[in-house]
Amino acid sequence: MKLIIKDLSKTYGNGVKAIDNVNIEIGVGMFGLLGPNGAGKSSLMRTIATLQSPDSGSISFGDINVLEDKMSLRKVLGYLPQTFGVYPKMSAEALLDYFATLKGVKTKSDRQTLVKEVLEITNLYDVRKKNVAGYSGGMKQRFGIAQLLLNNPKLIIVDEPTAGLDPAERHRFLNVLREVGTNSTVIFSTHIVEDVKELCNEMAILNGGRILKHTTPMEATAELDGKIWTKVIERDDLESMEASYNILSSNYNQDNTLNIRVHALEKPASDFENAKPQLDDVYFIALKEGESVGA
Ligand SMILES: Nc1ncnc2c1ncn2[C@@H]1O[C@H](COP(=O)(O)OP(=O)(O)OP(=O)(O)O)[C@@H](O)[C@H]1O
Repeated sequence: MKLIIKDLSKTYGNGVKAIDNVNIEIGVGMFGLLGPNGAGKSSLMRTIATLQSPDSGSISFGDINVLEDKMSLRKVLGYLPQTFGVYPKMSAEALLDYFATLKGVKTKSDRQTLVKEVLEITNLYDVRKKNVAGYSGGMKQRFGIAQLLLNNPKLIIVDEPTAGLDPAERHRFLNVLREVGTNSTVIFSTHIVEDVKELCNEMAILNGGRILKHTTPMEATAELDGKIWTKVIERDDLESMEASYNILSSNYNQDNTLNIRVHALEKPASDFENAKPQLDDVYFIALKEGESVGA
């Protein structure tokens, strides 16, 4: 089932245009929505999840007209918001059983099968007897996924799930999403380029409420082949280099020099070396180009 968004816009009462004429089509698989804080990711996701209305535009998912038939979309939707509520002192197993009852799974044995299945997918089976309130951040996020899987959603929206997770928990979480994303449409927002690189077969870069680029990680890095250059400079030279070159990023070396990455169609000067393009380069170029168009 395809999600199709057409001419979608939203301006909040305070005048902030959080969604600015977004047009995009998203198919089955893992879709990464990448953008800095305030880019409009949550606004777009809440709108797709029917939690807020846009000013204009349309959204369809398969044959569901999302904005006109919210209930039909909600039946096939699993949504994990950026901040989740406080959980009662109940074990994961008991809480999932309770949610399954609310979702209309009537017999105890059906619930047991379902709850076991979602606990296994999210790697929480071994800790199913522990109180969710005492779970770590990563475990709570995985519990959020377990909960949304109860009604076998076709469209899963996960808003910045890895923010604040330590590397091991982040890794576990991404593995869970990877598994979930094989037969449904999963839209996942993040400001961490690495998340998208590890997980997504398709991605969009969003800023200022606009889609700056819609691509695949492989295609986007291949496009930059032969166009990314590096050089080691003294840190005091950064400002003057910035005036001459399109610097995408600069990283400190241990000796206090900087490694700069420059975007240029041809070798900028004889002391630059060609570098293998990375997804970070794609991201920084899109943001820079977006700024100059938006200015
Ligand atoms: N309810 C609201 N009322 C007014 N302005 C809002 C509201 N929600 C978000 N905004 C503003 O809209 C813009 C987009 O915010 P949004 O939360 O959608 O971005 P985001 O990419 O999810 O950022 P973050 O990662 O910080 O959550 C920001 O400038 C934000 O301050």
